[in-house]
Amino acid sequence: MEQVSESRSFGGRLTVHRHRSGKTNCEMTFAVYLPPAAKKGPVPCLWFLSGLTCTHENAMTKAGAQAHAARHGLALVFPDTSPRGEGVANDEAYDLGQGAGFYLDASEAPWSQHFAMASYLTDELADVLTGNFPIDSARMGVTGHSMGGHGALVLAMKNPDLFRSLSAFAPIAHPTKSDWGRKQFAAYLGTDESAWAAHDATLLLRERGWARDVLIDQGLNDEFLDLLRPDAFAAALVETRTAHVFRAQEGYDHSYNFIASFMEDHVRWHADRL
Ligand SMILES: N[C@@H](CCC(=O)N[C@@H](CSC=O)C(=O)NCC(=O)O)C(=O)O
Repeated sequence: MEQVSESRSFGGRLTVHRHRSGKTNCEMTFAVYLPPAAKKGPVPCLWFLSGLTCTHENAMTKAGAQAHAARHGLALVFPDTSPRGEGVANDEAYDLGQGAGFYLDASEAPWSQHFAMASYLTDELADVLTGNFPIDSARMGVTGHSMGGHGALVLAMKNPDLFRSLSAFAPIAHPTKSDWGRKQFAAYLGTDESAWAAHDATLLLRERGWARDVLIDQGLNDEFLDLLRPDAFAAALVETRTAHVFRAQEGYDHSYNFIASFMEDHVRWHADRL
């Protein structure tokens, strides 16, 4: 693993790393923030999964999580949103291909050669983190924004032993009924829609459930509300009697200004549970 950069931040360390992934068959980049408490021993860790068009860098520079993580003694990890590189399949549209991995393992060509973000994160990056950083493997939580909120909800429900706390910012919550989902699932998973349900947070909650609680923030002035379908996920939370805090935030849009405004609450949510 190669260290690309290192910066001091709120008394801790923000580093960027590149490594060869056996799951995505290419070089992957991620960032890690270690709080001052990590100097004394392993700390819990919050993963932040970013949205469409993002790299590891967007949340690292715009979400404002490091100050809160330093205070709560929480490490942060910012993975990339897809495999990347010249030999990696791509599309001209911003919402398919590089920067739009949708946190799943593609089964269809040409995507299946590299697009394996679900197993990259849960089977490979999780081990890279605990093997190379003072991070406690038994105390990890996950959050994310938009496509990354979809990733957080789906990956936590499928891996409750890995991710022990859960929240999301404006997640793509019902992708099988949205143009942020149907197009990508058809490309990555094929046109047989029966394979899609396992990647839809609303359907997965009804099918598999989430035994802990979940925090969701959603801006009411979000320009993508029709694509996100928070209404469907909120209904499923009530139907399945899942413990939750669902906050509809008046006036907030889909941007990192929204995320940064509520990041402190999300970091505290995870710190209290880890
Ligand atoms: N039309 C925009 C869409 C891209 C966009 O808004 N991306 C969001 C995530 S949307 C859901 O996953 C984002 O986080 N952008 C990066 C940022 O730093 O704000 C476009 O063409 O870019």
